[in-house]
Amino acid sequence: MTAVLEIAGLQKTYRSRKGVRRALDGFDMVVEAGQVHGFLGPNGSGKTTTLRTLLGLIRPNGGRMAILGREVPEHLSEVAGQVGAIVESPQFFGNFTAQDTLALLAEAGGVRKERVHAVLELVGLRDRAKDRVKTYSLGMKQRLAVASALLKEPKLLILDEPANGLDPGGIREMRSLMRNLAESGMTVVLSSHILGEIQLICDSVTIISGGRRVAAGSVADVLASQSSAGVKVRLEPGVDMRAAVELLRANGAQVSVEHDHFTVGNAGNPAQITRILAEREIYLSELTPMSADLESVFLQLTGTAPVEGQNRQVDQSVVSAPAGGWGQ
Ligand SMILES: Nc1ncnc2c1ncn2[C@@H]1O[C@H](COP(=O)(O)OP(=O)(O)OP(=O)(O)O)[C@@H](O)[C@H]1O
Repeated sequence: MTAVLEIAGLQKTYRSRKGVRRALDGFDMVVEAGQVHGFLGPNGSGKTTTLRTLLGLIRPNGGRMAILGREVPEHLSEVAGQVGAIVESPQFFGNFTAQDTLALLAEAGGVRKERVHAVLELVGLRDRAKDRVKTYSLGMKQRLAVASALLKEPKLLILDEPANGLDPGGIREMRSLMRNLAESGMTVVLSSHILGEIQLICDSVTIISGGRRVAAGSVADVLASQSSAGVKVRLEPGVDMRAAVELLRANGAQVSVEHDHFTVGNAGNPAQITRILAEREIYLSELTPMSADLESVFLQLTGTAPVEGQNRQVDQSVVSAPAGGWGQ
């Protein structure tokens, strides 16, 4: 596979009157050709800063970036024509139709006219192309924004939160649009907070926290590397769950209490749970491995942002809980 996007050791520090803020702290990211790649991270973790830096809108303090094999920002002008991006909500004239809007953008960008019809078809707006934009739903406006980014037939499409504010129908439409684009050979990078969506749409992901990469790889690998670490525990009826939870926590277990059971997030060796509880004559009625979804992996990985200068940046894949790392 070929990398369409490569970022290594990216650094960005914002300086303002309020002080100095390190937004990116040696961030790495690789996106292979033809993938739909999810870029995930909590609020303020550095996603927008990364995308804006990549597009030459912000100057980094260090590190290197390459798009389609060309170093940027030095050679951005050589590849800019092959990159479509929406990193800020685009504003459209409400009284223009989608067709007028795209025709204007095509003319300004030196794109041939026929492309307008092609992109309207691609984003599913052909039937509404002659209606004014002010009559569009948010989802349709988002698709018009994507259409504008597609005018120049980019090889790489970068979208910051494309599903933000959309209703379930709009999200579904955006999902099928992303998949269609990937099937046509385009590489798509999208940031999102909607992790269920990312899990459905994306082939691979990068998770950022505190300006550093904390996980990367195919969605399946990222999930698999976490799935063995968590277990669901149910106690015999009538047994005091609180006492069991306190006991396990005192031994270093990460316990979340649910209504009638609890989960242990870092159960690398589940036998420890049974041993610790049995020593106090507390017995289980259920011990089930939990299959991780992207949301639980994300919480596990980003719950505590890496402390600057202390945590080593995790390189490939995901940190998995060390087997038998607690309670011994
Ligand atoms: N212009 C700026 N001046 C100072 N600090 C900034 C500036 N832009 C961003 N930051 C800070 O840099 C950090 C990273 O912000 P960034 O917007 O890149 O995060 P994000 O992951 O995109 O967050 P969100 O999901 O909330 O958009 C945050 O702590 C933010 O407050």
